Amino acid sequence: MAIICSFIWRKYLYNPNFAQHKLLAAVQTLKQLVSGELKGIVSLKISENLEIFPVEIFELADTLELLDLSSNRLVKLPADFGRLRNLKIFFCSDNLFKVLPEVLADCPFLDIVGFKSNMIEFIPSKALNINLRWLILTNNKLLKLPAEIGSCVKMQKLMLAGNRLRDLPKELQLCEHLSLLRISANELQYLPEWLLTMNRLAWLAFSGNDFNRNPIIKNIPVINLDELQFSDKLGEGASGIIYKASRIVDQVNVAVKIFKGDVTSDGYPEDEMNAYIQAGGHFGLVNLLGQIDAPEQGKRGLVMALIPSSFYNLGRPPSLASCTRDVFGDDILLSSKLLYKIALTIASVAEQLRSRGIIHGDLYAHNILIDNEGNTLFGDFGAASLYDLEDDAQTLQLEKIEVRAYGFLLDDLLSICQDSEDLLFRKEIMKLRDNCLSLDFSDRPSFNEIVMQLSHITLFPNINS
Ligand SMILES: Nc1ncnc2c1ncn2[C@@H]1O[C@H](COP(=O)(O)OP(=O)(O)OP(=O)(O)O)[C@@H](O)[C@H]1O
Repeated sequence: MAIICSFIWRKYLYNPNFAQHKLLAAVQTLKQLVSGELKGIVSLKISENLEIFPVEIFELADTLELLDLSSNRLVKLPADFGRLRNLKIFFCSDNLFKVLPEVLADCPFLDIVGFKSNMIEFIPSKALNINLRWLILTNNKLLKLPAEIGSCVKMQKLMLAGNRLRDLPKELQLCEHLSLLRISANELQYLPEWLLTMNRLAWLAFSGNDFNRNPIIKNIPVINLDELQFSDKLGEGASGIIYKASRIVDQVNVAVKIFKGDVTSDGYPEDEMNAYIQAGGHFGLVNLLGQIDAPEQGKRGLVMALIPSSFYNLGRPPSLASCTRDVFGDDILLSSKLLYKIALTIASVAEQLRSRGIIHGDLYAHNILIDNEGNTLFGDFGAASLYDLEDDAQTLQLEKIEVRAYGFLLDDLLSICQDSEDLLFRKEIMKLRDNCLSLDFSDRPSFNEIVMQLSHITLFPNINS
């Protein structure tokens, strides 16, 4: 059993084609742990309302690399936690911690730590393991981020949405590999200028702070719940549940997203609604038909066109190994023509968002749906933030940050496009990718320039055919 688990875990950790949720699906029991039957295991997940850290876990120290103690009632870790010397990943979400444990720094290989939805008010500077590359502290009560965050120079992904931060320490700039930052749903007074000059940042969410709290935008039709006939559940995201429904007046089938109301790892649902409404119509966006505003029933939502079943996700969310980069199954292969259509559509949507003062914040292949013709829909406004277009300097920097995310998308598209024809086209796209990813902001084109450059590529005969 232990050998099988060990094999499965390694397969998931090191094969970027496997998303993390598959890895985390296996749950073991305290009984199994205490009986010794888990000896040699690499990954352990126990969720049984534990109030005390089970000391038997130390017997797994020779092999244990992933420990998930989420959804328990823990308030502290043992002082000798560092005995888990092979631990790389520790999840402890939905517990009762008030302080981020200092002992996290004692595990020499620990680089992914998640304490989502605890009650953490304080991070002792010693708790920040300098190896961290992915830290999740979403939905806590943090008032302050210690200056020592700057020692975490390997940090790539920092999730701080849903706290009470009023400012950010300027030492965060020292985390020069920071690529993805979530600071939505806090109490920030302003967006620091230095943050927007961090040249590896590509995915940034900052909606719902004191400096940019926005009421719900109401310039689309309000549709009452009794105007719709609900049928199947179509899916569920972090922020809401999507149902299929039929408009009673004309029997047109639509999709309705009913928001759950809680803060997500990307921010508040109302900011997602606002960004989607503000985005307006575009052939690369799912058409928004109206909003549900039924506070007396505790329901807020959006009514959208129903996405045809011929569409599928272009990519899958990052794995534990890939951290900030999407992963792709072996089943997805693009022709140059499809690559071109996707790249142009997304650049065109991103340009429209920019012109309306929106940074999407999550420009990823896993948020893009395509069909076999290359028709492309860009979705998920969960991490989107609105900004003030009158602030020219900020507008420019925010666009350049999103352009870097677009550069990674081009890189992904190239990796799944093995067309050996159209080498000239491929070279052009590679050049565009490199400019979008440049660490020198001034090399990065604007989305408008990207659209123009791509439009010129249509001169190549094979692409237009
Ligand atoms: N307009 C639509 N038509 C048909 N199905 C939809 C529509 N919108 C969403 N869905 C379905 O609902 C699922 C959840 O969508 P949603 O946009 O809430 O979340 P997500 O972007 O997939 O996830 P998350 O927000 O957690 O990143 C989708 O994966 C899709 O299957």
